[in-house]
This record gives sequence, structure tokens and C-alpha cells, in this order.
Amino acid sequence: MGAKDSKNGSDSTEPSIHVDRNAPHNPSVDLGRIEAAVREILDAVGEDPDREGLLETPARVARMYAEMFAGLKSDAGRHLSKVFTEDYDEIVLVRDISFCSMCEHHLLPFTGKAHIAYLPSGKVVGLSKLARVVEEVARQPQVQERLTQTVADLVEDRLSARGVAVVCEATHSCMTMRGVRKPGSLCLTSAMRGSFRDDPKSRAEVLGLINRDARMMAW
Ligand SMILES: Nc1nc2c(ncn2[C@@H]2O[C@H](COP(=O)(O)OP(=O)(O)OP(=O)(O)O)[C@@H](O)[C@H]2O)c(=O)[nH]1
Ligand SMILES: [Zn+2]
Repeated sequence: MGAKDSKNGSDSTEPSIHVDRNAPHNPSVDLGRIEAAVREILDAVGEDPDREGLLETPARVARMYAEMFAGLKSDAGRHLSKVFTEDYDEIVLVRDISFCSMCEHHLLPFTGKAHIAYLPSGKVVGLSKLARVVEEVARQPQVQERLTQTVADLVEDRLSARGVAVVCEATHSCMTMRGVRKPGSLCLTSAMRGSFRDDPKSRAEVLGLINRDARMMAW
């Protein structure tokens, strides 16, 4: 025990937790205040916040909000600062980036997929970074339209992309589990920039790739 790992020289007693150094963190979250507010809500709906099953609930909910709103104070564009010079000027598309955001009207989740395409101008970005941008922009009180536009603007701006297309499709819990109660309803939003906005052929090409039958892609 405690010996150096023969393969990588690390101390084998060190916990092997995976720390995501790129994960967003919102320093403004005040866990104590959220806990107090959740206790108050439980009380207000007629529950007993001191019954056994609810004792840890305020702290759990506080941690949940810290996680769901982790992207609020961060610059999601930072993920696009490291680029690679590539002589590639055709479409780059990352499809089916799952996301979970919180609608700012009801603080209920809306979940779905984002598809991001761009036309590089001499530089490309690591593919995971596009997903990281979505993840971070989603982790704040949102509406789907703003999420879609924010991602498109960041990619256009930070990569000097000649064209950007972002399409999001999501179901909104506030429309499915309460209120109008329409399970299965899907909201689609798109933000087109540069060539994808101005040139109908480019737009048709990128939408064709985004909509291409997923089964054809599973080679
Ligand atoms: N445009 C847009 N609307 C959203 C989004 N998420 C939730 N909403 C809508 O926000 C609206 C809020 O409407 P209000 O009339 O203020 O609230 P409400 O009385 O709870 O509305 P109902 O949901 O119709 O019961 C609702 O129509 C929601 O469906 C979103 O991402 N984009
Ligand atoms: Zn809502």
C-alpha cells in the first residue's frame, strides 16, 4: 500500500476521482439561502419540513440548483479559445448534443438535443468544446430561443466562422407535466449565421445533414 504505481508512477493510495477541470462553477450560489427558501416552500405547501423523509431535502435541492445553474456566471466562450489550424473549409457538424436546461418561467427542466454546424476559416475547435458550450449555456435559467442564439453567436464570434447553424429540439416539462399538459410536444429553434443565413444552398445543405436519418449514421 502506498507504493508507486509501476505504470504511471502515481501514488496508488490517491483517490482516483475524475475531476472535470472544464466544468462550470458558479461562485454566487448561496447554498444556505436556497436551503432556507426550500424549507419555506415545503412549509408553505403544508408539508412538515422536519419529518424524517424531508430532513435532507433542502440541502439536496440547494446542491441541485448549484449544479443546474453552474453556468450562470461563466463565459461559455472560453471553451472555444483553444483552436487548431486546419486547412479545412467545409461543414463541421456535431449532432445530437444532449442538454438539460431550466426554463426561467417555471424553473422546470427542458431537455433535448442541440446540433451545431460551422464553416471554419482556417481554424477548427476540439469537437467536445462545442458540447461544452451547450452544456454551460444550458446551465442557467433559460429560454430555448436564447440558448440557441447564444450558442450560435459564441461560435460565430470566437471561431470567426463563415457560417454557423444551431438547431435545438426540446421538450418542456412546464408544458408536459403541468399547465396545458401536452406530453410529446416538441419545440424546435434554429439560429443561422453567415453563409447559412444568407445562402439558401448552404442552408439547405446543413439542414439536410442535421436532419439526415440517424440510422444511416450508425455505420
Ligand atoms: N418562448 C418560450 N416560452 C417558454 C419557454 N419555456 C417555457 N415557456 C413558456 O413560458 C410561458 C409563460 O407563460 P405565463 O402565462 O407567464 O405563465 P403560465 O400561466 O404558467 O402559463 P401556462 O404554461 O400556459 O400555464 C408559457 O407559455 C411556457 O410554455 C421557452 O424556452 N421559450
Ligand atoms: Zn416553463
